[in-house]
Amino acid sequence: MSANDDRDPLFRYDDPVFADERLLEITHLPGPDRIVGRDEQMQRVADALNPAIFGSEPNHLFIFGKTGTGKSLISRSVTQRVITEAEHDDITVRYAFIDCGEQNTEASIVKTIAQIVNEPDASGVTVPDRGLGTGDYYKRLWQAIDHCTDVTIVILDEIDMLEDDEVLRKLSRAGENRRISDSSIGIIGISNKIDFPDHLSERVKSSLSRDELVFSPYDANQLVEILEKRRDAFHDGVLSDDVIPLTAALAAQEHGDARKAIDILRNAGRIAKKRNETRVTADHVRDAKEKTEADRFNELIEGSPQQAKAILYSLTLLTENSSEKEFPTKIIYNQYKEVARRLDFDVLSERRVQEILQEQNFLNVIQSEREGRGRGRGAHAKHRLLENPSIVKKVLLRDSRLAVLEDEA
Ligand SMILES: Nc1ncnc2c1ncn2[C@@H]1O[C@H](COP(=O)(O)OP(=O)(O)OP(=O)(O)O)[C@@H](O)[C@H]1O
Repeated sequence: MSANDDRDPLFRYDDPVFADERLLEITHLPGPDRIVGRDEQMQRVADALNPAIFGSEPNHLFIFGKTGTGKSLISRSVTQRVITEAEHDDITVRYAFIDCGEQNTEASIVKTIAQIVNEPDASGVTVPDRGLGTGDYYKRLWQAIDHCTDVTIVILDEIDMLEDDEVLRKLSRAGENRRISDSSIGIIGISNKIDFPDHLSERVKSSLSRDELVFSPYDANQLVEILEKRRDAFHDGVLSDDVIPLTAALAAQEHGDARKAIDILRNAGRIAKKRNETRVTADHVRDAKEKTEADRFNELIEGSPQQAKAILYSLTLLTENSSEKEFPTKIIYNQYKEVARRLDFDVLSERRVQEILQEQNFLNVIQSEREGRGRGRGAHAKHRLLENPSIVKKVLLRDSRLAVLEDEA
């Protein structure tokens, strides 16, 4: 009798495809031996953080680069190594990783850092989820930092999404202004907008001295190497020979994006598994690419109101039916009026449609440019979709209110 005979036959207990799927999770932090082609950047981050090993203040650092170029990975990996190294000398380094896309107000950022760093027994304070004003959260943060750490490293991912950059000034000046006395703070800001520092307020610009570092996209060979080092996520012999090169080539098409490469590989495995197949093939990879792009786009527009989806749908129709890629607000508005009527939606004003287009620009769903030069605002902007229209359409039609458009089409 096998060990599984007494298990409930309703469930599966073996996984014929994956040996360890967690290796392909985006939040998984791979060991240094699995990191490819980033030695120079790792050294630069290590140089900035080096003083922390001795309990001194690290240099602040801004990292720029397109999505999936390893900015978060290298920041977290080097910070982890700093923590381990500092422990040898009984120095306590802690780090808080904040996604400013999700938490963009000063109060929520300060609260989250305090909650991560704080140990109530050591600091004598608690950090409640709600009920305190920003000033009180700062006070508790300073207490937590002083009593629980020697150095706190704050990693602010998507730093360009910050509602107000005052938090940068306060964190970077905390020692100088004697908010904290026994401890120090280092900031790593991550962004895919290289012009982000130009948008900082003058107060922050002058107070936050920092190093800057740019991560370039990977080439297809580097992506192959990154994926090869995660091959053990699958059982031996499951991946056909062409799977990794094809995945890398597809992910390198726009820019060499390791996040996309890993997502496609994982989705290919999941698709094979769902179809009860024990080998992952090129066909699975092609289907996985489409699924990955649709999921990503879905993430971007998930919280958008249905009116915004109707506007995007209008831009998609225009893109599909024309050799042009960019359309002025006015043309999109005319198309939108027709779509809104078909959907039985109230028709918004042109001004409101323009505002929604601007918001979608901010979410990186579309790109808006003024006629002439520069990022676009106002009535004279032109807008274009940043994703393949067939994928956008598919995702938009997942919304039950918009699905009727498919039947009509
Ligand atoms: N050099 C590398 N070696 C191994 N894996 C990598 C490398 N660069 C990135 N990855 C993997 O690719 C995925 C995306 O990386 P990461 O999140 O660091 O990118 P990012 O530049 O911060 O992107 P985003 O701007 O979208 O947050 C992660 O799973 C990460 O482990």
